[in-house]
Amino acid sequence: MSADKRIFIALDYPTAREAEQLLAHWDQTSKPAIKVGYQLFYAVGPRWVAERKAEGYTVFLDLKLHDIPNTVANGVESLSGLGVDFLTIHASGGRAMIAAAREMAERKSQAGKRLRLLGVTQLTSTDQTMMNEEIGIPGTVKESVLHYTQLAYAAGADGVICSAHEARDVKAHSGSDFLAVTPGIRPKGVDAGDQKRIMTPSEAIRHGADYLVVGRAITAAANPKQAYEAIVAEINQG
Ligand SMILES: O=C(O)c1cc(=O)[nH]c(=O)n1[C@@H]1O[C@H](COP(=O)(O)O)[C@@H](O)[C@H]1O
Repeated sequence: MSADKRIFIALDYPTAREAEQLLAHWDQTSKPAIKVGYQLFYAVGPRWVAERKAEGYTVFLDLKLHDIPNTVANGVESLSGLGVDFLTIHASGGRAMIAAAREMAERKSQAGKRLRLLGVTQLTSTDQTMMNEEIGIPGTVKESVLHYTQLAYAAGADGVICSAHEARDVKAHSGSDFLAVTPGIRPKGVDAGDQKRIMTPSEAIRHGADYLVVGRAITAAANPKQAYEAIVAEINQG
């Protein structure tokens, strides 16, 4: 897979106009893969997302579903109609919830194409102290991520969201096609901000990440296209 196909730009913007301004840096033949999270989705709604799919973007919808199995399956039913490529659900929702999401995604597949489900494990803004003392999960972050990985894999998810620090072990504890998708990406010199488990783009790929999610390192850069291309070049060199 070419380096640019492995990067999802997190379009964390409050309006369609700002998201479209970012996308206008690319021409029609070199569209980047995009991630749409709460901020943009709640502001622009599903139609904007369906329009980007119709234009040919690879779209990762990051709505982190987490509820009883029936409710999550119903959410997947509605979202499947958008034709998006990936959707996040919380692995901590449990086996029945993940399995219900998978079953609905299969039922709603169109022309052999199914929405792929990524289980969120431990957020990249979580460190061990926070996980142990605030969330109340004992052990190391890696142990918890691998526990959720095995749960998500067995229940029918297509991959997990983890930090690059766990990507190699995630791959070793699941199937060869099971995806490790890693946010918390920080090129050298970029501020970590609220992220705790970070890695540079080339290190993340070396550690086994299939896809990188990159937000502010691109969207807050003075020249976002240049920042994106520097990440592509770093991956190609690394
Ligand atoms: O599900 C996600 O995409 C996600 C999971 C996670 O554990 N950590 C995480 O940062 N994200 C998302 O990845 C993006 C990271 O943004 P930056 O920190 O700006 O690169 C944001 O859109 C987050 O919502």
